[in-house]
Amino acid sequence: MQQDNNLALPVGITLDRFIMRQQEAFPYATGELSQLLRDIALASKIINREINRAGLIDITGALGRENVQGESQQKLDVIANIRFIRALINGGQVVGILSEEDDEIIQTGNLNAKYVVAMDPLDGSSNIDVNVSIGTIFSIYRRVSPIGTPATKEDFLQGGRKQIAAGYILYGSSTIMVYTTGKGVNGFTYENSLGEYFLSHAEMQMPKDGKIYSVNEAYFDEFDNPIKEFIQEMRQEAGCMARYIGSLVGDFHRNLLKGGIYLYPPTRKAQNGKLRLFYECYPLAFVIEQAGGKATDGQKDILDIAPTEVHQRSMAYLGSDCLIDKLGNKIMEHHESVIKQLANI
Ligand SMILES: O=P(O)(O)OC[C@H]1O[C@](O)(COP(=O)(O)O)[C@@H](O)[C@@H]1O
Ligand SMILES: [Mg+2]
Ligand SMILES: [Mg+2]
Repeated sequence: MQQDNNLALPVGITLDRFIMRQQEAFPYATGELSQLLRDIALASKIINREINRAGLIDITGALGRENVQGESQQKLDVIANIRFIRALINGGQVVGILSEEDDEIIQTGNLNAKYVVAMDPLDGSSNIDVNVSIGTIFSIYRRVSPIGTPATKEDFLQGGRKQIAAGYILYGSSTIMVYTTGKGVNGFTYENSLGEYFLSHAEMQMPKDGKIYSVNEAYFDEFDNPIKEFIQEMRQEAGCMARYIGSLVGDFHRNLLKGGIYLYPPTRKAQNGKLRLFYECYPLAFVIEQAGGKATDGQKDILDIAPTEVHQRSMAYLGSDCLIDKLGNKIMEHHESVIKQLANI
C-alpha cells in the first residue's frame, strides 16, 4: 500500500477518518461540509445495495414517464433520486437540490443550511438493466441566498469555479467514490461486508497523455471536421483503442486512471451537446483539473462556461492534457482556415 504524501494518510484509512483529517486541515471548518460528504456516501451505499439486487426485486426497466430532459425515466433513476434527496434532507446540511430527474429546484426545508447540491442520481441509465457500470455524479456549492430563506436559482448559477466540492460514485466491478474539495482527488473503494469506504486511490493524477478515446461513433458522420480528423488520427495511431461503455462515469473513471479522452460533441439531435452542465460537466471538469487533466467545450475550459439555465447542456471533451491540447489545436486551425476562406470571398 502506498503512503499519501498530501495529508500523510495511509491508503486503507476509512472515508470518515479521511474527511475528519481533511477538516482538521481547515482551522475555520465547522463540520457541515464533512457531514454533507458523509450523507452522500451513505446514500451511495443504499443505492449500491439496490443496484446489486435490482434484478431480484423488479426495479429494472422503465417507469413509463419522462424527465425534464425528455428522457424515459428508469425505475432506478427515480429510486436513486429519492434515496439521495432523502439522505440530503435528513442530513440537514443542504437547503436546495438540483437533480437531473426534477424540473424545479427541490427545497429541503433546511433553511439554515449552508450548501446546495446539483446531482445526476444515476448516470448511464441505458446500462442499468444490462449490468454494465453506472454511477452518480454530485457537485456542491455554498449558498448565496440568505440563511433562513429557501434556495434560489442563483445558488446554482454561480459558475463551475465556485464549486466547493465535486465527485462521483462508480457502481462497477467494485464501488468507488472519487471526489475533490479543491485539494487534489482521492478515491475510496467500498468494502461491502464492512459497509465502509476505504482510501484506495490517493492523490489521483491523470496521465498527461493517453491512447484511449471514448466517443459514440454512431454519430461520427454528424461531427464537425476537426472532431472527425481528431478521431481518425486516434484510430490510425499505433496502440490507440476505442473504449465507450455509454456510462459517462465509467468511461471517465477508466480514462482518469489510464489516460485518454472522452468526447461528446454536438450531434444533429443534441446541437449543444448531450451532457448537462451542472451535474455532469462542471463536477467532472473540477475533478479532472484537480487530477492534472483538462475539460473543454472546444472553445474554453468547461469550468469557465457561463451558467444561464439549470438544466443547460454543453459539448464536452474531458481528457489527458496532451489529447485536449491536440483537439483544441485542431478546432482552432479549422476556425482560422474558415476565417481565411471567408476573407478571400
Ligand atoms: O447513448 P449516447 O448518446 O452515446 O449517450 C451516452 C451518454 O449519455 C449518458 O447516459 C447521459 O447520462 P444519464 O444516463 O444520466 O442520462 C452518459 O452517461 C453517457 O456517456
Ligand atoms: Mg448522466
Ligand atoms: Mg442520470
